[in-house]
Amino acid sequence: MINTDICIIGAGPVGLFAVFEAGLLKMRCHLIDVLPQVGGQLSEIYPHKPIYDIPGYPSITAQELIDKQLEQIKPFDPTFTLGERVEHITKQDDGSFIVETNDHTMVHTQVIVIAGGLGCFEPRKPEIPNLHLFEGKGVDYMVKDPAKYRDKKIVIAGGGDSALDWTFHLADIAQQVTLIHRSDSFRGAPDSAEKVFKLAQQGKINLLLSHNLTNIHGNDYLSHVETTNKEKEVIATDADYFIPLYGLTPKLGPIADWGLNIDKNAIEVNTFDYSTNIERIYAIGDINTYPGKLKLILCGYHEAALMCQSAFKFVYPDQKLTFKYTTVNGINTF
Ligand SMILES: Cc1cc2nc3c(=O)[nH]c(=O)nc-3n(C[C@H](O)[C@H](O)[C@H](O)COP(=O)(O)OP(=O)(O)OC[C@H]3O[C@@H](n4cnc5c(N)ncnc54)[C@H](O)[C@@H]3O)c2cc1C
Repeated sequence: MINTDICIIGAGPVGLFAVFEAGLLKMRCHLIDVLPQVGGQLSEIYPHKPIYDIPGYPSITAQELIDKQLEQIKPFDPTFTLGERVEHITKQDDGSFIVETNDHTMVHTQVIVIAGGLGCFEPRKPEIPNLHLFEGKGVDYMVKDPAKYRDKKIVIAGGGDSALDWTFHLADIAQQVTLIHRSDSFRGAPDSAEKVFKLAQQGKINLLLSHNLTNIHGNDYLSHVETTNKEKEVIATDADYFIPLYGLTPKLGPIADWGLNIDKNAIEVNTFDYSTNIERIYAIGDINTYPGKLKLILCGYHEAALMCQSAFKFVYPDQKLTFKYTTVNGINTF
């Protein structure tokens, strides 16, 4: 069991900044994110897009901002559980909570902060008949640990940045990589597409363009992926793993069932401290709603600061909180 003062659900920019604000008040944080990396929408949807409305940065790319935030919270030594979705929370007699993920990681925490943004990003799945039979038996919807694919036969499907980037990356690790795409051009960055075409010309990957995915087969475990080409010929490609990378759709997910007041897929909070209708549970960033709410990174940062001032009383019930500037006291770590 992991023990912490604040369990933050969602490691997007707002969850990460909450670690900083909590750290200043000597509250420890554990973050959980269903994605295999931190950064929320910024790292997952638009890592290379410049952002112009962060004070102090006339322009910064989304991934650079996340990297800077990680640097900023390093002194506070936060801990992370990545690639797992928070499913359940259970209130204890003393008011604290046990937070549990789909992989049964358990976190005991005094306060829960939901910084879940648009909710869980769920993978878009291809519509083929046998897919569900091989989930966890050769079918993966995201690449959590590339080492898993060492010396294996991999089939990737998709035409966006994820499919291109992982094809490129896994080509060096796997025994064989096949990329299947229904069109003959890619949606992803031209530079990545060019790299993939080059790998195919060099015979380092197998590129099946204008191929439709029709089914997957195996006995207990996946053995091959079936496609048809323009001429309607059926082609079977050997596969230890099939990774369809068709993008992600946001869903509020399990959070919707915890008894929180929800309005149009967002959690209602009061604007005094961003607390929810359940004591010791706060919601900050894109996932909350209140009159005048703006879904901006900047606004989430402000919410994180006020939330921490309020959460302090649950972590240190016997102490009086005195407000201090970082410039006066420096950043004292634990
Ligand atoms: C294309 C685009 C451009 C944008 N440009 C700007 C801009 O220029 N300036 C600006 O201020 N804003 C911009 N935004 C908005 C900005 O990205 C959001 O306001 C910001 O990401 C909100 O941060 P967050 O931390 O609240 O949520 P998110 O970034 O959405 O992160 C939430 C995290 O919570 C995780 N999560 C959710 N539920 C669970 C669960 N049950 N278990 C585990 N993990 C969970 C998710 O996986 C996700 O990683 C843009 C948005 C988009 C889509």
